[in-house]
Amino acid sequence: MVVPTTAAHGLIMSLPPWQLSLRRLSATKPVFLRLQTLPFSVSVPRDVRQRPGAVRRAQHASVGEALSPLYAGEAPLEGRVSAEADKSPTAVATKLRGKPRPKQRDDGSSHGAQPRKAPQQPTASPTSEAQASAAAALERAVAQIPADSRSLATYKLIRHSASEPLTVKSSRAEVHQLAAAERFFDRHPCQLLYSAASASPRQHAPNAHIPEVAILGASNVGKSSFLNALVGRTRGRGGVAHVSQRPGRTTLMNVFGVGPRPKIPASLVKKGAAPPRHSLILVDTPGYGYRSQASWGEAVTGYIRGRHMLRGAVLLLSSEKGRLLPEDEWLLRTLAEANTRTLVVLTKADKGRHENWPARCGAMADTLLRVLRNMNKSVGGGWRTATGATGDVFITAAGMDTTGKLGNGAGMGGVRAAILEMAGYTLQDKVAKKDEAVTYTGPIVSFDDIPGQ
Ligand SMILES: Nc1nc2c(ncn2[C@@H]2O[C@H](COP(=O)(O)OP(=O)(O)OP(=O)(O)O)[C@@H](O)[C@H]2O)c(=O)[nH]1
Ligand SMILES: [Mg+2]
Repeated sequence: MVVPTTAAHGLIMSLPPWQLSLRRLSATKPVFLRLQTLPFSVSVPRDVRQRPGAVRRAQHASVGEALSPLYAGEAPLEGRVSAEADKSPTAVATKLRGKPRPKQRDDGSSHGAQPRKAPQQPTASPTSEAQASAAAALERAVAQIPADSRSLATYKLIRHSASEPLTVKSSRAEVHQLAAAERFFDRHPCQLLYSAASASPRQHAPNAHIPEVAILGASNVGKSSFLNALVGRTRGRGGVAHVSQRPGRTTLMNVFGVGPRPKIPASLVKKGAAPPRHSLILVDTPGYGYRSQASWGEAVTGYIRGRHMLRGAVLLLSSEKGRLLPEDEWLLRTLAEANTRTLVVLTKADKGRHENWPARCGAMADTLLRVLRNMNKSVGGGWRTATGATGDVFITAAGMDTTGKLGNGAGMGGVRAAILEMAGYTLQDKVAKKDEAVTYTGPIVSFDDIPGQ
C-alpha cells in the first residue's frame, strides 16, 4: 500500500522506541544482519528489559501521547487507569524486583498447565455507567446460553459484537456455514510447510494463489495454542505448533497449510513449480514484548506490509491484562494502514477470577471496538470493515472446564468461519472462493468445494 508522506511521518512519530531506532538505522544503513542482534527494545537497559512489563512502561511515556488521539472524547479506559497507577515509583520498583521468572517447561501438547496463581484482583472495576450496563448485558446474555454449553469448552470461543454481545442463536444458514468450515479444517491434516526468519522473499515460498492469514500478538498470549485449536490439534492429538509456558517460544514465522487441495488450472501454475496442496496458509509468528527480539518485529511487520497473498490477520490480546498494550495498538495501526483485515481475539478469559470473565472481557471488547472504529477513521475509513471482519471480537479460554460443544457460531466454528471469510471464501453449504475486489495481479482463481461434501 502506498502511504502518503504525512501519514508515513505520523506513523513514525507513533512508533514505539525500538521501531524508531530501527527506522533510523534502516534509513541510513540497510544492514539486516546487524538488526537481527538488536533486542526488541533498544532504549531500555538489558537488565531492565529482561523483566516482564519493563519495556512497556519505558515505552509508555513516549508512545502514550501519540496514541491519545485514538481515545479522544471517550470514557476513561480501565487499562489507562492501571497503566497510570503502574507508573508510580513503588509500583515499578516492586514489579522489577518481585516478578518471578516463569517456570521453564516446553511441551507440544499440554495446554493450560501453568502453575496455579492466586486469583488476581481486577486492576480496576468498571467505573462508568456505560461499562456497568455493558457488563450487565453480557451477564444476561451468558445466562441465556443453554446450561450444557455455559462454561466455555476448552478452546471454544465466544463472539462479542457491538450489536449482540454474545451469539447464542444461529440460523439454519449459519449452521451450514459452520459445518462447512468444520469440514474445511478437520478433514484435511494441517502441515508445516516451512519456517522463515525474515520477510525476505528468499525465505518464503512463492505464492500467487493461496490466501494467507497471520496469527499475531504479544509473546505468550497464546498464538501457537490458538493455531493448534483452529486446526483441531489440541490435547491428546499433539499440536502442530510448539506451545510453551515460557514467553518467546516461537522464534520464526512458521507457515502451515490447511484445507483441501485447490483445483487450480495447470495453466496458472508456474512451469516446474508444484501445484499448491492446501487452500489456506496460516502463519504462526513470534510474539512481541517480553523475551522478544527486534529481528522478529522486523520480520513480522515486513511480512504484513509486503506479502502479496496476505488476506487477513488474527490479533490475539490477553484478557488477563485487561487493556491494550502500546505495542498492540501499534500493530493494529500497522494492519489498518496495510489494509489487512483483522479479527481480534481475547485470550485467557479463564485466568484470574472466572466469574468475572464476562464483565472483564466485555469491557475490554467494547474498548477494543472503539479503538478499531477510531483507527479505521484515522486511516480514511477503508479498513475493509464492510466485510464485518473487524466487527466481532472473539474470546478464548483454554483452561475452563468443558461441558459441551457450542454449535451456534460462538465456538471455534465461529472463528473458523470468520477466518475463511477473511481469506476470501464464501461459506454456504460448501466453501468456495469468491472473487476479490482487491487489486492483485494474476487471474482470480476459484477453488472448488471440499471433496465429499
Ligand atoms: N489459562 C490459559 N492458558 C492459555 C490459553 N491459551 C494459551 N495458554 C497457555 O499460555 C502459554 C503460552 O501459549 P503459547 O501458545 O505458547 O503462546 P504464544 O503466544 O505462541 O507464545 P510465544 O510463541 O512465546 O510468543 C501456554 O502455557 C498455553 O498453554 C488460555 O486461553 N487460557
Ligand atoms: Mg508461539
